[in-house]
Amino acid sequence: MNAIETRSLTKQYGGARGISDVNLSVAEGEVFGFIGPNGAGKSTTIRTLLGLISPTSGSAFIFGKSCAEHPDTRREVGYLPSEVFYYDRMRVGELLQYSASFYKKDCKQRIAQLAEVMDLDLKKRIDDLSFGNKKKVGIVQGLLHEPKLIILDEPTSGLDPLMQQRFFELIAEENRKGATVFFSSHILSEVQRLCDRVAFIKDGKIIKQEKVSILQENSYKKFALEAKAPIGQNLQHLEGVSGFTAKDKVASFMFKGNLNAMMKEIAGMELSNISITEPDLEEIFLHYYEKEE
Ligand SMILES: Nc1ncnc2c1ncn2[C@@H]1O[C@H](COP(=O)(O)OP(=O)(O)OP(=O)(O)O)[C@@H](O)[C@H]1O
Repeated sequence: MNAIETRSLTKQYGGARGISDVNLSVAEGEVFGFIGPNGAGKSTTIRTLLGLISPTSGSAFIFGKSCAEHPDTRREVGYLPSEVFYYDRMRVGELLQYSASFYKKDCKQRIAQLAEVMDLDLKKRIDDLSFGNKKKVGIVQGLLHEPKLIILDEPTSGLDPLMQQRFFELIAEENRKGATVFFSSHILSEVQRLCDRVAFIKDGKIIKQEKVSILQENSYKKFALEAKAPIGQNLQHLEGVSGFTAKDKVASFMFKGNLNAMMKEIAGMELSNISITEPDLEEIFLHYYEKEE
């Protein structure tokens, strides 16, 4: 059974596009990245999964149950929204106990553990907390009931690098214990670090789904050349070359295709330097987006 499945999921806000025909399936135990620029439709997809909004058409399932028909499935889900709002007068501990009461489970020990890992003072009033500390409250709130599915919407904004690291370790540990993770972000490096698979969304549509390892291995290599004489445009016309830029004796481009053909071409040049590197997800992502423009 998949932890998440959407079939032709579509949401229109009045006449305006939210998401269109989104098909996703996330296996139990997977860490799945959901990547797209602002306004692409990430939050809309998540809010539909949580049953917070109804789709215009199509359907969404969590652990095989329809999100629209079984709102109680929410109990299996830990959700960290991109922005958190609280009743400011409450103390952190009180708020978290109040959240825990929703799950009819004793979460005291778990709250204490999570607060320690995230370095969060349970005695403080919410309105005395910084943005980053409020975010930590959201993290503890999302994880306190040991959910089987963790849905994260831009989870690290506002956290300093040390806290981001702790947060990633926490999520990786939950995943090792069996939780499925759905991780929405526009920061590619963090998705690359944590996720098994990734879906790219643009203008409300999924444009690509791929294993992170395959994206990195089977995809484009990044070439940077420095020659002893000015580099012409010949390489640009080879099959598989994209993003070619050449200025005097220096050239760079992305390449996907027959590496031997490329090396033969380069062998004819008098080089002073060469580097062939794996592009990071950011570059791969930009490439997909360029192609779709
Ligand atoms: N309540 C709403 N009413 C009208 N349009 C909306 C509403 N919520 C979202 N939209 C529109 O739906 C589209 C998708 O927005 P959504 O918030 O899902 O994107 P996102 O990928 O989460 O972006 P961000 O990273 O900025 O949060 C956008 O064009 C947005 O303007």
